[in-house]
Amino acid sequence: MIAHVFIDGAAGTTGLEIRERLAGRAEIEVMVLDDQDRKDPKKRAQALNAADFVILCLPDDAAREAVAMIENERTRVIDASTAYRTAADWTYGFAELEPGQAAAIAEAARVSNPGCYPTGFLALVRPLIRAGLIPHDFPLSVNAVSGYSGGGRAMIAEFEGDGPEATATAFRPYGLSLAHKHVPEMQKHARIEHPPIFLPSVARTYRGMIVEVPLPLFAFTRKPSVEALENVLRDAYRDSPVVQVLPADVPTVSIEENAGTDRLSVRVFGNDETRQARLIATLDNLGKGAAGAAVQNLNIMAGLDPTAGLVL
Ligand SMILES: NC(=O)C1=CN([C@@H]2O[C@H](COP(=O)(O)OP(=O)(O)OC[C@H]3O[C@@H](n4cnc5c(N)ncnc54)[C@H](OP(=O)(O)O)[C@@H]3O)[C@@H](O)[C@H]2O)C=CC1
Ligand SMILES: CC(=O)N[C@@H](CCC(=O)OP(=O)(O)O)C(=O)O
Repeated sequence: MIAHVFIDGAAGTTGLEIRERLAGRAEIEVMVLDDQDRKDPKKRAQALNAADFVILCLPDDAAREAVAMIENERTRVIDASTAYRTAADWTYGFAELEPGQAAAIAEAARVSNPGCYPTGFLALVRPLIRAGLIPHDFPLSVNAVSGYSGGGRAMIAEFEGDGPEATATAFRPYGLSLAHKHVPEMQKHARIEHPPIFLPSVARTYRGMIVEVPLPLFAFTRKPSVEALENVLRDAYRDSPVVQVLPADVPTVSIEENAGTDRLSVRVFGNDETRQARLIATLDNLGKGAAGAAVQNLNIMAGLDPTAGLVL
């Protein structure tokens, strides 16, 4: 059976990446609206209700509007925006996050695709919290740097254009009011008591990201070793073709490591004498951070090979 998939927002940064991954797949027929119709509410409503699956690659408000336009029970939704990532009646589309999460995604009618930063953060900490190595009430922090495509078309224009919006910066921290939209999502799905302190930044590179969590293990009740942390993460991702735990035997880690792929790599650096650890994830904000995860979720929901079309 062929799955009919409508991509709403197909001309945007994430939409284009999803189209690339779905191109040439015999089991999927992709529907997109052409340039003159893509913002026409009637045409969108028609397509949204004709599809078996819709993937929303839109700003939050337009995503909410699209969901409200769906009037039938059959159309299933994957939303790439922030709109529903903490909504109780949506399934969180991070297949590797919990045992049973992929099975929940397979059955779900509404799936919210994780944010790019939460993907790195949750991959690093959730198995350790579940295993009790990081206490639920520990005040975590997360440092991260993203390529500028993470800010969509507007930020790409800022870094690549020469108009009044253009910037010449190589690197800049942001989210300085400590109220970034990803924080509630991180807290909810990590299942922790306090919002993490989130320190995002953007660098002059198109795609890719590094997400880090520093851990003062000496301050934890169980004072786990660095090896114990790595073992828990290895066990959590043992069967995953997408998330890999790599040995921490490299002197440095680059933002380009997984750029252009749908992989997510995790490493546990640390010092057992000082009982300090530094968890580092690398991924592509447009790969596992957006389009790769959306395609993985679509595969799972449609009962197809979960990794079909992914760049691994
Ligand atoms: N970029 C990234 O790394 C990631 C992005 N996301 C999320 O994915 C979603 C899309 O982001 P991204 O692709 O970066 O953004 P872009 O700005 O690149 O693309 C958004 C697209 O949606 C279109 N659009 C806006 N309003 C409407 C509307 N009312 N009806 C139909 N189309 C509309 C825009 O058209 P126009 O430009 O003409 O207004 C544009 O083509 C966002 O919610 C973002 O948060 C998630 C993870 C990572
Ligand atoms: C560099 C940059 O600006 N990044 C975006 C996040 C991109 C992303 O993945 O988040 P959403 O899916 O929630 O949009 C930001 O910090 O808002």
